[in-house]
Amino acid sequence: MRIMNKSDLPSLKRSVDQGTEEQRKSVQTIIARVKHEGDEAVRAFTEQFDGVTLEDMKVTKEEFEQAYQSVDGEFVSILEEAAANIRSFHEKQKTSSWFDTNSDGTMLGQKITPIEAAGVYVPGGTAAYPSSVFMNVIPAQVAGVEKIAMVTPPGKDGRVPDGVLLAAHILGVDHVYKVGGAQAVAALAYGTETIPAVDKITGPGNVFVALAKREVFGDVDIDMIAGPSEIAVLADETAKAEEIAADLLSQAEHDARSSSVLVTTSPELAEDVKEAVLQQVEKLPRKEIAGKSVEDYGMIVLCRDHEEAVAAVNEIAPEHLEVMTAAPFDDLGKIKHAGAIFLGPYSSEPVGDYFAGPNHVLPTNGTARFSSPLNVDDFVKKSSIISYSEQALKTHADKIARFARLEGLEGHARAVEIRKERWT
Ligand SMILES: NC(=O)c1ccc[n+]([C@@H]2O[C@H](COP(=O)([O-])OP(=O)(O)OC[C@H]3O[C@@H](n4cnc5c(N)ncnc54)[C@H](O)[C@@H]3O)[C@@H](O)[C@H]2O)c1
Ligand SMILES: N[C@H](CO)Cc1c[nH]c[nH+]1
Ligand SMILES: [Zn+2]
Repeated sequence: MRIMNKSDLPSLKRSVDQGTEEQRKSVQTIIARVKHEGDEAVRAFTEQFDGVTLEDMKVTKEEFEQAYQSVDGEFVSILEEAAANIRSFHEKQKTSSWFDTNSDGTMLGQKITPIEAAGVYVPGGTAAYPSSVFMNVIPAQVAGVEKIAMVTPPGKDGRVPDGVLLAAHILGVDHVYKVGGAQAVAALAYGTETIPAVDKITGPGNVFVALAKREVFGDVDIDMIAGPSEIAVLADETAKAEEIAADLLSQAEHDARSSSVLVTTSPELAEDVKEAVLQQVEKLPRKEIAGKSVEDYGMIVLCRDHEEAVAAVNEIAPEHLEVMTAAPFDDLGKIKHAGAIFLGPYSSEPVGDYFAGPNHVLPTNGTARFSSPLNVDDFVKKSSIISYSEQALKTHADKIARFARLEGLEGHARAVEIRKERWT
């Protein structure tokens, strides 16, 4: 872990992986073929990239049942409790339609309508997290989305990991397709004989998934292009070095490109955390990933005073921020940019990844400056409602027509003025 000053921060800026020219071309070809050839292309690409010949693309009832049987009842109830917490948090995010009637009889409003169909991408391999199934599906369900389809690559054995199926089963999602990569994104965007077209695609994935989401954006909506996980810890001498080190490693373990940063004014704490990270990393089963990540992206920003430390956090705009200071709630008002803020020594980041309720799909790469966690609003859209009364049009028709002529739009002016015939 490198110790550095706040002035070194700009040199750490990372950008989202844009892929190579070759990868972009390959994704464009995959999308075009799936769009025109449907299931046949999906099967061909699954054979080529996943080494699996798909018989049934859709997960069967028996496969769900098998996944359910594979785990013990206690684990099922942990998942159910986590799902209930996540649901209850997202219920609070719901907004309602509103309608206002003015004294002249005009009614203006905003009507909220859930999107009709959402598609969730669940990555394969070691990143096939059941928790991410919850975090993508629950806000959609709370928003009122009626059709939810899930895609996820098949393992070498042609199966979807039990944990992912179990999470889908707990939420009542039974449209799960064993397809991954750009072909899955294309199938969700344009529909095939088997996979239904959706209006919005959410969920993380590798570079092929990210490039495909960028390509189809516009034809459908997408959530965001998620980068590798990040954590920043703002701590003073009251914090425990071992706990900070464990939390930094919790995100370093996700990916070789994950970023873990301690921001502090205490040189003693900096040295202790550095030491603790080196000791703890040795004991992590995913040491290969964690070890690399800590060397490459684990760092400590040593600040002159608390004000500079808060400014450093705002400059980083981390996906996750832990505040482990003497008075974390006093710092909350000063934090402007962070995807999720964990306050106090008991709010370790994994509490939020799995259980507390807030969403763990969060803005990365500094995008917390302008974007928010995945939430219920991502699955609804708003229509403006305008019902002008006769009295209102009488009062304002000339102003509107004049505004239209100022823009050179005579047709607009006349559309309003023709109604004056009703009262002349
Ligand atoms: N930010 C987050 O919250 C978060 C969470 C989980 C996972 N992730 C990311 O998801 C990714 C998971 O990656 P993964 O690869 O294990 O699973 P994945 O599901 O993202 O991708 C697997 C698919 O990629 C396609 N593919 C593989 N090689 C290809 C090639 N040469 N050309 C075209 N397509 C190809 C295959 O079709 C395969 O189905 C990681 O990058 C991880 O960091 C991020
Ligand atoms: N921390 C990850 C993204 O921020 C989410 C996750 C899933 N499982 C464990 N963690
Ligand atoms: Zn995590």
